[in-house]
Parts: sequence; C-alpha cells; structure tokens
Amino acid sequence: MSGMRRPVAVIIGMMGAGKTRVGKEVAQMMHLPFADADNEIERDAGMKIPEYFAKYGEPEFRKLESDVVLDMLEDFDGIFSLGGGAPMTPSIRQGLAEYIADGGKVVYLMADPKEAMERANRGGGRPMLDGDANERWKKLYKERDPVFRQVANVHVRTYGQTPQVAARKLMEMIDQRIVHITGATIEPYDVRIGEGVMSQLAQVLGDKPSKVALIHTQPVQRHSDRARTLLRQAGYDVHDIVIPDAEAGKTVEVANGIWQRLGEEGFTRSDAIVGLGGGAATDLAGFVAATWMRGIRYVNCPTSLLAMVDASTGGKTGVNTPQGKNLVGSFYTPAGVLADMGTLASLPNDIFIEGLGEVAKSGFIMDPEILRILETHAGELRSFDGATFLDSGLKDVLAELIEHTVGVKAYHVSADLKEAGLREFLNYGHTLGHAIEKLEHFRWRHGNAVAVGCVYAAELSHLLGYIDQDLVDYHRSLLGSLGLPTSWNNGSWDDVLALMHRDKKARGNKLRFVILESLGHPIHLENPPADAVEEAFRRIQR
Ligand SMILES: NC(=O)c1ccc[n+]([C@@H]2O[C@H](COP(=O)([O-])OP(=O)(O)OC[C@H]3O[C@@H](n4cnc5c(N)ncnc54)[C@H](O)[C@@H]3O)[C@@H](O)[C@H]2O)c1
Ligand SMILES: O=C(O)C(=O)C[C@@H](O)[C@H](O)[C@H](O)COP(=O)(O)O
Repeated sequence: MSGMRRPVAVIIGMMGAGKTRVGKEVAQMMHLPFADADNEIERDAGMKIPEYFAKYGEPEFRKLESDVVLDMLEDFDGIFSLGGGAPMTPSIRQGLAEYIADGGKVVYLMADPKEAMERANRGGGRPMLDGDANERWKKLYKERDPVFRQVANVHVRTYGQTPQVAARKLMEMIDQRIVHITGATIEPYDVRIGEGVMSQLAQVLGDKPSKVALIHTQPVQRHSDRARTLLRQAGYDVHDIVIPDAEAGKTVEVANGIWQRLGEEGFTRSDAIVGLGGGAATDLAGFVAATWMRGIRYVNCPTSLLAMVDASTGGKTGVNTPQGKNLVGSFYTPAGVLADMGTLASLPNDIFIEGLGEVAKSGFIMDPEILRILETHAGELRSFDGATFLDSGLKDVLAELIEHTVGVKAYHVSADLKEAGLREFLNYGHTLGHAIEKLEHFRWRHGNAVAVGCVYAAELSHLLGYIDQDLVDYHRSLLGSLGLPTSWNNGSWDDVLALMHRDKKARGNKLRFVILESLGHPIHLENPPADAVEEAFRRIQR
C-alpha cells in the first residue's frame, strides 16, 4: 500500500455520532479534503441509499459499500468518514487493518449514546433504523460498539462536546504518530507520540483493571496529576506511588516497598500499573509489573526524551544492584506507551540533551535520517527550551526524531525481544557507558555516558580496522555539536575493565562489544585483543 494515496484518517462510529459534521470540521482545520462514504456510494449507484436498499437489499448494498470504501482507502488523501455499519463487513475490516498496519489512523468517534440516538432519528432516511428507531439503534449499538473498539486504533470520546471542540480533539489524535511493535513472541502494542496522547490512557489500559498503581517521581508531579485525573474520570481506583528520583528509584528496596503496598491494597492479576516519568521510573514500574503476581498489565507514560525514544519501549525492565547497572530485571512488554510531548514542556535542557545520546546511537547503528535531522537542527536542539518548544518549529522536528528513534528500537525488539543477538546492537556505546555511570555513582546521566561509550566503540572499531578515522571524528563532532560529552577521565582502567566484564553481553571471562563495520552497520565483537580494548579507552580520556 505504501506510495499510494491514503486517507489521513478514517472516521467510524454509530449513526448520529457526528462523523460527517466533525469530520468536515477537522478537514477544514487541517486544510484537507473531506469525503463521506455514503455520498460516494450514492454517486456510484446513481441513487439515494434508501432507494438502493429498497431496490437491491442490504447484502448488495454492503458489497457496493465495500468496493467504494476499499477504493477510497487506496486513492484518497483527506479525512474519510464511513457509514455506521461499514466496519461490520469483513472485507472492510480487512482493508482497515491493512491501512492501520501501513501507519493509518482509524478513529472511533464515541458520542454519548443518548445524543447520538436522538441525532440519528432526526430527519429519517436511515434504512437501518426502520421500525422502532430507538430500539433498532440500541440493538445496533450493542452489536457494533465492541467491533468498533477493536477495529479502530484511535478512540475519541466526544460526550457533550460541540463539533468544534470534538474536532480539535480529533485533530490532536490524528496528529499523533504511532509506531506499532509486534513480533513472534510479543503481544503487539503501540507507541503513541504527540502532544496530548496521555488522554488515551484509559483506552490503552482497557476495562479489565479496576485498581491502577500510578508510579512516578516527584519532579513530574504536574504530569502525574493529569494522569491521575484522567484515570479517575475513567472510573479506576487510583493508587498514587511516589518513588525516589532517578537511579535512586531503581533499587530492589524501592520495588519491595511497592510490592508491600500492592499487597496491602489488594492488587490482583487483573489490576494494572502505570509508570510515569523518566527512564528510571519506567524501568522500575515495568519491573514491578513484571514481578507482581508474576506479571500484570502496565502502560508507560515517558516524560523525558530518553524515556520516550528508548527506555519506555521494548520491555527491558529492571533495577540496579551495588555491583552494577540493570543487573536484575526481566523482559516484560508494556500494553502500550504514551509519549505525550506536552510533558517535555517541563524538561530541563540538560536532561533533554542527555536523551539525544540515545537518539544519536540509533542513528549510528541504523537510521541515517536520524543523523541528518540531528546535523540539520543541532543548534536548535542544543538550546532546547521546554517553555517555548511546543509553539516552535522544533516540535515537528522532535516528533520526527522520536518516531524514527522508536522505529529503530521497534525493529530490533520485534525481531529479538530477549536479546539473543540482533537486539544487542541497541547496546552500542553501553559497555563503557554503564561502567562510567557506575564509577560516577550515577551522577553522570545515562545518555551522556552512552555518548562517550559510542566514541569508545568507534575508536575500538577503528583500531581493529573496521572503520576509518573520519567516522570516529564524525562521532565526536556530531555528539559535540549537540552538547554531549565525548571524553571521560575520572576512573582507572582496572575499574573500568572489571565493570565491563559484568556487562550483560560478556560471556564467561570474555568481553563482547557492539562496534561498527560501517555507518549504520553494527556487528558483534567477541573477545577482542586486550591492547585494543585498553588503547580505545586511552583515546577517550583525552
Ligand atoms: N529499559 C530500557 O530499554 C532503557 C533504555 C534506555 C535507558 N534506560 C534507563 O533509563 C534511565 C535514564 O532515563 P532518563 O534519562 O529519563 O533519566 P531519569 O529517569 O533519571 O530522569 C532524569 C530526571 O528528569 C526528571 N524528569 C523526567 N521527565 C521530566 C519532565 N517532563 N519534567 C521535569 N523533569 C523530568 C526525572 O524525574 C529525573 O530527575 C537509566 O536508568 C537507564 O538505564 C532504560
Ligand atoms: O533495549 C535495549 O536492548 C537496549 O540495550 C537499549 C539501551 O539503550 C538501554 O540503555 C538498556 O537499558 C540497556 O540495557 P542493558 O541490558 O545493557 O542493561
């Protein structure tokens, strides 16, 4: 389907939900064309729908509807609204599933049933409501609502809202970017990126959990307040759990404190966890979710750039131990990730820049578009200011960067959830990076340590004849232009080497690294010569 024209969004919903009214409004706001499937069908058939129904019956109508909808899915690039019953036809459901798989957005417009029923009855002309219209509408709602929920990848509740307010909400949802994570051993889930996506928290959590533990740190209180309000409005019993900030929260003692609370408050297997904050908070929340009753549902709401592009996705959860970084944990997939870019408005500049370390890493190992964006916008990124970026051109640049970086993560995680080989490439720069973090008592930020670690890995690749000096220099100049460190000189080689032996890629007493064969092409390096490993270290000390 790629390369064809395709709708920016497809709207589905019950008769009377306002699909046409709201759809037209959104199209106007976004300067896009609008099409209504029923109008297209009438044009094709050369008659009104009630007439077509009367003449040929519902099965023939559904066939024609399916042909028209499937054509439009491949040849229309605006906002496309479907008739109420269209998603009940299997061929249309299939078409919508393919459209979603190709990055499309099927929006279920969820209006208040009472309002929608009244609107649907006004004016008549709806063959599906012949007879007792209210009873027919309710029966159809019962059949269709569960299907609509399943078919759509975006749910928008418009209860009591004017078409303009509903349209603005819908536009926000359409503007979001969605990266779909799937794989043979993964329950599929989406990473949603954009301003306001946190409002989909209840949709992603689903209706099974009744209790939700909202795990967060204090500096993101303003965002956890919003999450708590959203969760309470959706009817969950919310338990607020504040953990120590940053790496101090990633300990087994903190996890133990939460296990005790979950026990006291009666959390069962059908309840859930929301992890909200930087990567340390989402790593800890995921670990608690993975271990409580051997695994309960969890959703991540990352609020730092690093957590959005990396930590919140992929299911690596865990805690540090006195011996090193992330030494205890599990691979446990979240039910969804909501990367609400609105939360970045409170992110300090230095923590934003740190996140660029993991972004650049993803560029070095796989995606040249990431490197292009970083090079082009280095100055703006370096002077990131949370207070102003949402109203600046940087917002779209950043959305693009986050989507690409999550795409790199998704590619590796989908193929190799438990890190048997390919996923290790995401660890580029981490062998030394984790050692630096540990030796700096976690006062060095993770992304900064990874940036130095990437330069180290590049030096090692060069020393072993894989890459030329230019590519090593490129690492230094790109990372430096973003405000990231490229050298470290605060620890002994013996300490570094001992910590690198505890890295999870090591096997027995043999070190293993990820290095580059060329830009975008990482390889595994097994048991490299000791002198090269040490010489590369000497080179990052300068
Ligand atoms: N699981 C994974 O795959 C994975 C991947 C990469 C990194 N990580 C882990 O993630 C952690 C690093 O994540 P991080 O860089 O987000 O650090 P962090 O979690 O320590 O957060 C950094 C600081 O920023 C604050 N903060 C976060 N969002 C904020 C916001 N919107 N406004 C104001 N303050 C905010 C935090 O409270 C904290 O003080 C490390 O522990 C690292 O090991 C895990
Ligand atoms: O997702 C992965 O796999 C990664 O390696 C991503 C890394 O960026 C991340 O820092 C991760 O937490 C490192 O994991 P570890 O297994 O080396 O502790």
